[in-house]
Amino acid sequence: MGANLTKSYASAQESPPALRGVTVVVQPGEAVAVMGPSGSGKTTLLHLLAGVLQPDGGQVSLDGADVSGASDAERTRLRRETFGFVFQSGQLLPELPAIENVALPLMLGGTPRRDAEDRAGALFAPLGLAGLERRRPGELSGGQAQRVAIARSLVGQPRVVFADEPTGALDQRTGAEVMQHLTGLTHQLGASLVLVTHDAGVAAWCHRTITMRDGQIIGEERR
Ligand SMILES: Nc1ncnc2c1ncn2[C@@H]1O[C@H](COP(=O)(O)OP(=O)(O)OP(=O)(O)O)[C@@H](O)[C@H]1O
Repeated sequence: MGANLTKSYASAQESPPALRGVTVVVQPGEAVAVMGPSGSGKTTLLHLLAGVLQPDGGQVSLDGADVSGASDAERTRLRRETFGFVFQSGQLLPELPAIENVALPLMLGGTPRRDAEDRAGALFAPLGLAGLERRRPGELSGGQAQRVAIARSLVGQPRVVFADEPTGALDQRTGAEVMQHLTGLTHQLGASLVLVTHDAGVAAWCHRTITMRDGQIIGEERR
């Protein structure tokens, strides 16, 4: 989905480029982990693939369509309708019950509340969240809250889910549970997963791990 990507930040022109020619192909349904030391360019790569940032050179494409050449409005639409996002923590709205947090992206896209909540509710059981629909985020454990965030990332049936350190705030066992759900459900729904992590145990849940260093890919491992 990304070919020969380069990126420097305008505010850091004297520093080496954040990305120096990175090519990543992600298959439908495939889960890819991106690892590497701090500052190696992992988040920059994720943001380019997700259309959050524009590359200086190279191309991002999805099924042959050029994402990086699309207008701002088109990239915003892609991010809303074609991509899902999971972050480390703090992504749920504290005043809304879990089910409304999950339904929100659909409602913002114009789906009536009832349909949106029906589709949201269908994700609770597969994520081990049955019965927690009316709880607010503050009444959930960290692992439960991340599974609600996963449900929210998947409710719009995205083609690709981007996850930046999704287990970074969790202990190892809870993180493994969250990864089991994240990889299991994205695969089942036919979505690809691109995940940034520092944790080899987390990466091991993915089909493939890409290792970055100094803005380049220096290794790749398939499972
Ligand atoms: N907004 C920005 N402005 C200027 N430089 C940036 C910006 N974001 C990242 N960089 C620089 O780009 C390089 C790559 O950063 P990036 O955040 O992609 O690395 P990373 O591998 O995700 O790091 P970490 O594991 O610490 O999150 C680093 O040298 C970083 O300092």
